[in-house]
Amino acid sequence: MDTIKKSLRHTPAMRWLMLLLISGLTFGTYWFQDFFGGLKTIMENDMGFTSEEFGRLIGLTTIANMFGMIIVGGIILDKWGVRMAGIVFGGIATLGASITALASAGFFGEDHSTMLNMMILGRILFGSGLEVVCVVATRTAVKWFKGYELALAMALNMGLGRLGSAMGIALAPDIANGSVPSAVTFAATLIGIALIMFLIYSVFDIKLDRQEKVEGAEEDGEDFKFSDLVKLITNKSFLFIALLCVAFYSAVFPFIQYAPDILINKFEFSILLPENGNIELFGSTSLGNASVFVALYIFAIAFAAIPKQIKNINTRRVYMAVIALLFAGFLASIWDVMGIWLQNGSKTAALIPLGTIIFTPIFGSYVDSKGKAASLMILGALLLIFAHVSMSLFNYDWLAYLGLISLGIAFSLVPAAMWPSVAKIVAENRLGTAYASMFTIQNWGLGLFFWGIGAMVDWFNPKIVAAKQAIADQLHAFNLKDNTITTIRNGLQDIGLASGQEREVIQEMRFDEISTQLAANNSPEKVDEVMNYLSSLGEIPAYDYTYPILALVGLGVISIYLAFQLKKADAKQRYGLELPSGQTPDDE
Ligand SMILES: NCCCC[C@H](N)C(=O)NCC(=O)O
Repeated sequence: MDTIKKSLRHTPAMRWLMLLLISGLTFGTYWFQDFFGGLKTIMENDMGFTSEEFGRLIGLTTIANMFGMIIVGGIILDKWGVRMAGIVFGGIATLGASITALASAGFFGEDHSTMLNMMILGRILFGSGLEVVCVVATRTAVKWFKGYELALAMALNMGLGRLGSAMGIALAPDIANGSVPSAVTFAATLIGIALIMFLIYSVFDIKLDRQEKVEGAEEDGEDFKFSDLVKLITNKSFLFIALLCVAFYSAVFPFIQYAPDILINKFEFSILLPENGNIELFGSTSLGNASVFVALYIFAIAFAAIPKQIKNINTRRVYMAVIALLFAGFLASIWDVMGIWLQNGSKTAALIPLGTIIFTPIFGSYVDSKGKAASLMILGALLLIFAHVSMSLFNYDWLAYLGLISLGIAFSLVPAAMWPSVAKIVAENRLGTAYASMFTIQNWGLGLFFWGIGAMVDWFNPKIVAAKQAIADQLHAFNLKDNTITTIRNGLQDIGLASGQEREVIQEMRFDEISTQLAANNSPEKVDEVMNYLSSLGEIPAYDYTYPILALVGLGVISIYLAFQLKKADAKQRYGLELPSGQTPDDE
């Protein structure tokens, strides 16, 4: 007993400190993965990106993982342990993020193709580290928390990842303030800070390894084996759940990346927040807006993950009542601002990953106690179809909100049912191989749809793409800082009078009205500001997203088919996916 007390991980404060140090990588990499979603419009206006180029940048992030990086990372993780794997893959992600940031600032050259290609190179490197780093964080949590609050630690770590996604999407436009490199540099710095936190963690990890050797404890880990892979893919239930993972996540992650742009173009949500939509903290609106997300994360964890730790029912009730009161007070204090946020593209889109922080642990508990995992995956696929149909075929704001809520629930439901089901289908010593192969094929789907949606937007909107580019090019040629509103007005009129595709789209511009309003708007100095202003007047036409989102409906239909097949296969193979945790069909 004395020996156990001496090990670092047996001290609660130490465990939570370690979780904080390692979760930085989850938070930072999820932020960097998703924050470009909030910048798409600025990237088009300021850097001349097309939607296809935006999609290529995001899609190619997955390429190393498509070709086995997760498997290689898993083998390295098994051989070198969490410390070395975290430093190496965290280092690769940091290097990649830094190259992307430098490229966006024109460090490697200011012409469009150099910037784009170097940003892509950076993202490929970043993507090479991304998935392995997430596995490292999970494994490290297991190392410190096994026998203690492991489920809570995992929920907090995963929740911090989702918080990173949400904050990245929501705050990137505030941080960029019309200049993409600022937001990219900020996101890259976050991963750099996370890597430093992981280096600090490594010192404690060395100490723990020394102490645990004394105790004779061993790190658990399942090596990747190709022989296991062959056995897995001949198992029908595994095959269906792996394909469901590809189809489902390909309909969710890429959608989230484009969600701000969809809300802006299709439902006329705002690109930037008006002044009264910001929350100020210590004189900074970015800090103030960020604090709302941190507070929502804390409430989500307080509602969904902490109550399970309170054994006494009365204490739990009092705890829930106090949290509910505090939450009501918090909501009341930000009510007006929330109304404005729910009309803003990136702030609203960010609520999808944020919502999962509260719903995933709740659905997880349901699956544990009641089972029905296969049926819940069918329900999740149905909600996915409803979400995408409501946002592709219809144009009502209220339906879009309902669609977003359905998507948030599906995005909580399916992971909560899917990942524990894999553990029922696959023997424990093959779980590492199972997750690595599932994430590998998942990256094929993600790469295809990240890129494909952008390509489809350009494909279905050729005139709008041409018109937007003509206006942005003209505004860039003006050098706005030294220019007068009259020059802008004349320039815009020139485009309006031009022949070609763009003329058909922008010939209706109300030039005099625009110039008067721009002048009243303190003569904006940035192309992005003028473009946003023209968009808000309805002068710049919006992309039609109907077909790109309909492609995601197709993925929903495939998901529902696979979920039914999974349920059928499970009934034959008797893994007990419909039963509560710990029960098998033989117990009945
Ligand atoms: N945006 C981070 C990429 C990690 C994704 C990972 N392959 C995954 O699917 N995790 C499960 C989840 O529900 O996020």
